[in-house]
Amino acid sequence: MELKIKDLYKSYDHGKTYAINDVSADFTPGIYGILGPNGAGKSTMFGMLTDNLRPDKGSITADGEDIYKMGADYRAKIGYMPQQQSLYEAFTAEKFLWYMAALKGMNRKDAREQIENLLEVVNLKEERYKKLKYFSGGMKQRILLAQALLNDPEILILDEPTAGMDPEERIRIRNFISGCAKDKIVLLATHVVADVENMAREILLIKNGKIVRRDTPQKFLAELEHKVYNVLVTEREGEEYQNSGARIISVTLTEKGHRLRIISADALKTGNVEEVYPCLEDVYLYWIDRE
Ligand SMILES: Nc1ncnc2c1ncn2[C@@H]1O[C@H](COP(=O)(O)OP(=O)(O)OP(=O)(O)O)[C@@H](O)[C@H]1O
Repeated sequence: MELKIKDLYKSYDHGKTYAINDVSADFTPGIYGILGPNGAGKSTMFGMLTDNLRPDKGSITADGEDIYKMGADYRAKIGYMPQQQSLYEAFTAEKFLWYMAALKGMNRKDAREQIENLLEVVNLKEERYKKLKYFSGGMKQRILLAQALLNDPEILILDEPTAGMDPEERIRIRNFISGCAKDKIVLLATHVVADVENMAREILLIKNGKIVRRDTPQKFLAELEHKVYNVLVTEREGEEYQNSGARIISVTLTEKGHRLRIISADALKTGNVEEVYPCLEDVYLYWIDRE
């Protein structure tokens, strides 16, 4: 499967501002992390990719065919996990999956098999008869992921899958996602860098409706090698760094003073300087602040 977005535009105010502004990208099976701040345009792009919104201009094709012309044939190939919304609160987990399977037009035999399998995969077998209104945030995310996977989609679209989860649940759901992503195009939008740190084949940085950059995590990290430092400074030295326009990624208060994490092309001289290996959070902040 090849999914291709070409010259895509979408505005909500008749062309005054574009939530998606001239975006082109293509995807083959693998996990793609789509990172961007609030309002960058991630949900709008997903709206168009799931046939819930129509672009003002541009095209989206799946194996060369226009997805809007394919209609139901295209929708049968996708699984969509939206940002957490009010679910069908009075439904039990199992009933919700049956309902979603019916909406997806699945036959009873396939639905039964998939529901059993997915309740197991997302670790909700024991909660199958529990009403969704009693689910925690993390359990709701897991059942939403399960419904997205019901039709064994070729394209899986996940909008902030770890929102509202505690750290343990985040790890669990990341593992589910990387486990079920085989042979699928997985587009995962998040502003939590750790969500995609270890599993994304490529990262797309999106801001103000545009793809700012797209590359493999390895390439992004290599570019920042020998440019990231931890510097232990006094308060006054810390101010000097701030005033010098250095790119400070974080400030931590330690017993020995302020520890700054700084990205700099030049070697640093002030304070107790230690070069460190970059992480994807550095990459994200570096690129998102820069544009
Ligand atoms: N229905 C709408 N009507 C008007 N403007 C909208 C609508 N939906 C989104 N926008 C605007 O379009 C831009 C992109 O929003 P979008 O929700 O796609 O971003 P996002 O990256 O998904 O953000 P978040 O991470 O907060 O969900 C924002 O400026 C937003 O205010």
